[in-house]
Amino acid sequence: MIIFDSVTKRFPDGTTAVDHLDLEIPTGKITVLVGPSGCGKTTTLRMINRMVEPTSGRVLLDGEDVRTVDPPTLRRRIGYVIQQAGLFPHRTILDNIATVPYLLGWNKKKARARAMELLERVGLPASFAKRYPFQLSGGQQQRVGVARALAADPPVMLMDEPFSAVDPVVRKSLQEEFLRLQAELHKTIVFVTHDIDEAIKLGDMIAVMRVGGKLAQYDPPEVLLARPADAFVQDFLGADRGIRRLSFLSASALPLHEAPVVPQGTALRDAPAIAERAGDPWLLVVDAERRPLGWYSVKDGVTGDGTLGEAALAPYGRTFRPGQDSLRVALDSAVLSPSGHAVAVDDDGRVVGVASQADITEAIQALDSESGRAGRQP
Ligand SMILES: Nc1ncnc2c1ncn2[C@@H]1O[C@H](COP(=O)(O)OP(=O)(O)OP(=O)(O)O)[C@@H](O)[C@H]1O
Repeated sequence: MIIFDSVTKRFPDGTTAVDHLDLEIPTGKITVLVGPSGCGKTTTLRMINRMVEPTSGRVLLDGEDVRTVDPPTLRRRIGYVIQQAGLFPHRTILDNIATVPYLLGWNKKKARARAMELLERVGLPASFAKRYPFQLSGGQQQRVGVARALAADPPVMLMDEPFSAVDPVVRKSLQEEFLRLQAELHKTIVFVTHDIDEAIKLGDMIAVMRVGGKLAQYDPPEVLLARPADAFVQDFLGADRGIRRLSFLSASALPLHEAPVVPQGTALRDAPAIAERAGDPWLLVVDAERRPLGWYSVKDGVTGDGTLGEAALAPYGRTFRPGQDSLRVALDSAVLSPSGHAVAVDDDGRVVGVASQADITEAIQALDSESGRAGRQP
C-alpha cells in the first residue's frame, strides 16, 4: 500500500502544487489520479519515487517512509512510464526494454531473454527487437515503454498519461491490453490522466483532484458516478453520468418474465389470449431450442390460421446475459427492442426471460437504496 499522509508540495516560486493530500493507494490495484491541467497529478505521482520531495507530510510505501530509501534503490521497486514512451532513440527496442536489468547488473543474456519475453507480453512481434524507436508507431512505442517499466518486475508502476499521445483507436486497444496485462500481473499502479473516461475505464479507485492540489473525491468509479461529492466533481464527470454508471451495475438482479415467451408452434389464434394473460401485447417467439426468433404484436389484431413461427416478426435486436452483463447492456437491449423489453439469454443463446424498461428502472432504484450513502468525501 502507498500512503500519502498530509502531503504538501510547495515549489520555491510559491506555487502550491499539492495541498495536504491524504490518500491510501491499495496494493495490486489501479488507482487513477484525474483532474484538470495543473491540479498537481504529476507532482503527486513523482513524490512516490522521489523525483519530487514533499515540503511537508510523508509518503509511505508498504509502511516505509520513501525519504529513508535512497532514490536508486526506491526506483528499482517502482516502474515509471511517461507520455510518448520516452525511449532512448539510439538504442534498439530490445536494449530499451532491458535498460533497468542492465542497470541492475544482470548478465546480457538474461536481460535480453527477459526483454524478449516482455516484447511478446505487450503484444509486439519478436522481429521488433532489432528495430529503433523511430521505426515504430506511437502506439507501438508506448507498448515498449510499458515493457521497459515492467522489465525488473517492480511491484509498483507509476504511469503518467501513458496513452494520451496516440489516436483514440490505438488508445482504446492500449487500454484494453493494459487491463489484460494487469489482470495477470496485479501490480500496484498509480495512473495519471486528465481524461475522466479513461479514469473510469481503468481505475479500481479514482482520486479526483482540483486545481490547488486538493483532493475532491476518492472512490471507486461506480461510487463516483453514483454520488459525486460536489458540483466540481459532478461537472468534471460530464454528461451521461447516469447511463455510464449502469456499466458498473450487474443485470443479475433483474426480474425476468417468462409469460411473454412463446414457442414458434403456437397457433396465431391463441396469441391474443396469451398476450392477455402475460399483460403485454408483445410476445417473444422462440425456436425449439429456445433461441429467439423475433417479437410478435397482437396490438393491431390477429388474422390468419398459421403459427407464430410463420408470422412476420419484428427483430429481437440485442440480447443480454444476466450473469455477465451490466444494466447498461440490458437497458440498451430494451431501448433498441421494438417491444421495449430486453431479451435475456444464457451462455448458449437460449432465452431465459424478458425484462421491461420499468423492471430496469426499478432494479436501479433498488440497488441505489441498498448501497446507501457509502460515498466518501475527504
Ligand atoms: N518545478 C516547478 N516549479 C514551479 N511550479 C511547478 C513546478 N512543477 C509544477 N509546477 C506547478 O504546480 C502545479 C501542478 O503541476 P502538475 O504538473 O503536478 O499538474 P498536473 O495536474 O500534472 O497538470 P497537467 O495535467 O497539465 O500535466 C501547476 O500549477 C504547475 O505549474
